[in-house]
Amino acid sequence: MTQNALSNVSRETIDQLEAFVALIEKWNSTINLISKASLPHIWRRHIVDSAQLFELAPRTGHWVDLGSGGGLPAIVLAILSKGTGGSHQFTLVESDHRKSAFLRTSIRELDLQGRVISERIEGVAPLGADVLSARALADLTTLLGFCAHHLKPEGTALFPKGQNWKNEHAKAQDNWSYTSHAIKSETDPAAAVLKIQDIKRV
Ligand SMILES: C[S@@+](CC[C@H](N)C(=O)[O-])C[C@H]1O[C@@H](n2cnc3c(N)ncnc32)[C@H](O)[C@@H]1O
Repeated sequence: MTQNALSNVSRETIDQLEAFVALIEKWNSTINLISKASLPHIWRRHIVDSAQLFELAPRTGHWVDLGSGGGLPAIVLAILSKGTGGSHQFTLVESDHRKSAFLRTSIRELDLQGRVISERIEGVAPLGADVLSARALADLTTLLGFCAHHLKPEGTALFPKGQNWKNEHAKAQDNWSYTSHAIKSETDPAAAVLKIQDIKRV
């Protein structure tokens, strides 16, 4: 990759991302944050893949990331927001308590803005998100149900999706109407980031 989502970020932001990668590598020996097979490719497969969401979102507002796992994309986005003077408030929802401990440690050690809710998404009171993201969590139909509960009516959802995204999009039409843009992924030519707004149940 010559140009990518990290091409124009500052040295300080790269330092923070490197510190986050070091935390993932350290914790991954005891908790499965990312697959061992993907560790050697962590920058492209996980960090750039997460970072590409940042430019697609407004510069301010409440950003909710569901099923945050090892902090992808949420911790990467909080680092970029801090580095670019963005003013987001991040909420990370992750039901696994060990992963939540990792997320809280990352927020503290990297001096980021963000809170972690260690509960199942379905049991959390509506969060009123301006931006909602979720990576590798569920199919699009399920994610749109989460949006109905946690995203403001005028909010924006950002979902990185694999090569099956067109099928998920077609199936979701059975239950939902929405406007969507598919932005080609920087890290996988068959994948896309779906930017979704105006979500209504049909
Ligand atoms: C496949 S992992 C993806 C993690 C991360 N977003 C990534 O891209 O690497 C899905 C994560 O969502 C969490 N999760 C799954 N269902 C959930 C639910 N209903 N409520 C909260 N967290 C959930 C799991 O514990 C897991 O950490």
